[in-house]
Amino acid sequence: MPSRVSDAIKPHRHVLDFTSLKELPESHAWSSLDSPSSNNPPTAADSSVSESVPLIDLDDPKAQELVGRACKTWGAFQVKNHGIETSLLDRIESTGKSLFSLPTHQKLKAARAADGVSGYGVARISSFFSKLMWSEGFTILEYDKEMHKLAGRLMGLMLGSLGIAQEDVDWAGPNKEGAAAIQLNSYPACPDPDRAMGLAAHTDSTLLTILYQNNTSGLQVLRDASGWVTVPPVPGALVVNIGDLLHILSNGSYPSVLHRAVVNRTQQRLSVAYLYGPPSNVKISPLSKLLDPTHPPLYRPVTWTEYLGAKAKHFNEALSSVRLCIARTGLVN
Ligand SMILES: C=C1C[C@]23C[C@@]1(O)CC[C@H]2[C@@]12CCC[C@@](C)(C(=O)O1)[C@H]2[C@@H]3C(=O)O
Ligand SMILES: O=C(O)CCC(=O)C(=O)O
Ligand SMILES: [Fe+2]
Repeated sequence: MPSRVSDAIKPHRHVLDFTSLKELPESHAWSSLDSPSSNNPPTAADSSVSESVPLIDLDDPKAQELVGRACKTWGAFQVKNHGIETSLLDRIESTGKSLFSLPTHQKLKAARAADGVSGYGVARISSFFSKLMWSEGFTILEYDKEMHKLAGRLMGLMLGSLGIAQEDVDWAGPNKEGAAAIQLNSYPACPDPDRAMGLAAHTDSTLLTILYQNNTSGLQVLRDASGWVTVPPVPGALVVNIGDLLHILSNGSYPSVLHRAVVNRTQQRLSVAYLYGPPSNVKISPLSKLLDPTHPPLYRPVTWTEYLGAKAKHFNEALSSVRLCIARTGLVN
């Protein structure tokens, strides 16, 4: 077992053997000075908010309307009666736990290549920050039938709430192939949680993300009027986040949600994100039915792959990087 911090950090990949540390290494200690202003670490004041993201019963006849309202006002909601068996979620959780509890040298055998998408490592967004995050992750490119079905159903509700039939969007109809990645996140118990950041504030590049969190809270979403709001784990429920591609598709009506994960002193937290996007060759642009002379398109067409490139370059400015400027004389890019 490593006795010093320098032994615990694998220098080439910044991967930490978290279990061996009794105090927070400087490399992982966040302060408002070394984080971008919108990414300040959690403060005690943030958790005093009483409002919570909506919990929607997908069997409710009003589900579509409730989803539409939640997309407009929160950019996130939780769903129950979603059709995913609890046993599948339990299996994902225990597989995740076993993977993360492997010795570091074994996990590193599956290390994500510098330019790769899948594999084990620190959060991809780490390069945008001078401090490291208190988490580790596995990204798996996988098509899972059950989650794919739920993602398609949620897309149908979201499009329906915008007045658009799912069948009218070529690539989004039933039985069409969306693309997806699964991200397993582990946030080990942390000796100094107030100075550490599990996963820094970001939006997902997806259409939507379906997140399973174990019974330990840590996910927070930013709500303008209330600041950071904790999304409490609800047994059996799944969290749905609006991603940047739905923001573009809805021409900004359904804004992507800024969210982050904070850590705690006593319990490991595990989350599994199902990151759902369009087929890779499809250009996403504002839906034509939502446009008219008073509502011009705000974003240029972009594929998911192109957008991930923009995200890797501009991080949280990626959306602005594909935004069209509206000049007095018309639209210019
Ligand atoms: C499909 C993807 C979305 C993602 C980048 C990735 O290629 C695989 C990992 C995803 C993830 C999960 C944690 C947060 C996030 C910002 C990151 O760094 O990796 C997202 C990426 C994203 O949505 O941009
Ligand atoms: O762990 C969490 O609650 C958030 C994970 C997340 O935002 C992601 O994987 O994109
Ligand atoms: Fe996320």
